Amino acid sequence: MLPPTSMTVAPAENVVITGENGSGKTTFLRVLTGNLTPSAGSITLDGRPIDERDPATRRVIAPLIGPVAGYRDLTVADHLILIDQTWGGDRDGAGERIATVLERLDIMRFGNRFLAELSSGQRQLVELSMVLLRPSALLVLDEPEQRLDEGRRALLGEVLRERVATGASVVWACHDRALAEATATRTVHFPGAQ
Ligand SMILES: Nc1ncnc2c1ncn2[C@@H]1O[C@H](COP(=O)(O)OP(=O)(O)OP(=O)(O)O)[C@@H](O)[C@H]1O
Repeated sequence: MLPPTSMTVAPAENVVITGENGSGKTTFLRVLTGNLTPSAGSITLDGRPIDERDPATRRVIAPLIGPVAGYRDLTVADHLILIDQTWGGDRDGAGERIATVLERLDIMRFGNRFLAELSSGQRQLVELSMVLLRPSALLVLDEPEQRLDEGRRALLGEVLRERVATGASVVWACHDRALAEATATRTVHFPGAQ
């Protein structure tokens, strides 16, 4: 399901994976986050094996791959508080951290909505806010531009560039060539459907 792949990601890299449908991008990202064990080869994080069940892996890598499960009767802000506190945020600062990420994605007005009350693009932005809020050194995103309009895609590019400017890295699959070219520090192309 994966073409032969060898890659090292350094701090402050923004690596975009491109390739046609079925070329193995999602599979690669799942291997990268320790969600899927490769049948051959290995993947390490600072020299240690990657395993999503290992808290050391999860402290570093924040994935957004596939749909995020949510609670029917929790608002967007409730979900974000849950994530913030799970990742050890101090209670007093939670409101400000959550407001910062919601404002950056221009979705402050959705804080009091339930997830089911969002359009698909709005939900995508909310799911992005969830992964951005969480502390991480490596963001792994599967086609985060999907369902976003042109303006929001540009905003996504800016947000990812800002994240990389802090020294964090991003590895993401993207079908939007212009966005990839405007955002990536490196592009890796998967050759064809597997
Ligand atoms: N759960 C699965 N079981 C069996 N085969 C799978 C599974 N998920 C993906 N595949 C196969 O693995 C190959 C790579 O799929 P993958 O989802 O990684 O592609 P992709 O590059 O992310 O595609 P897309 O651009 O459509 O999202 C494809 O041939 C696909 O059919």
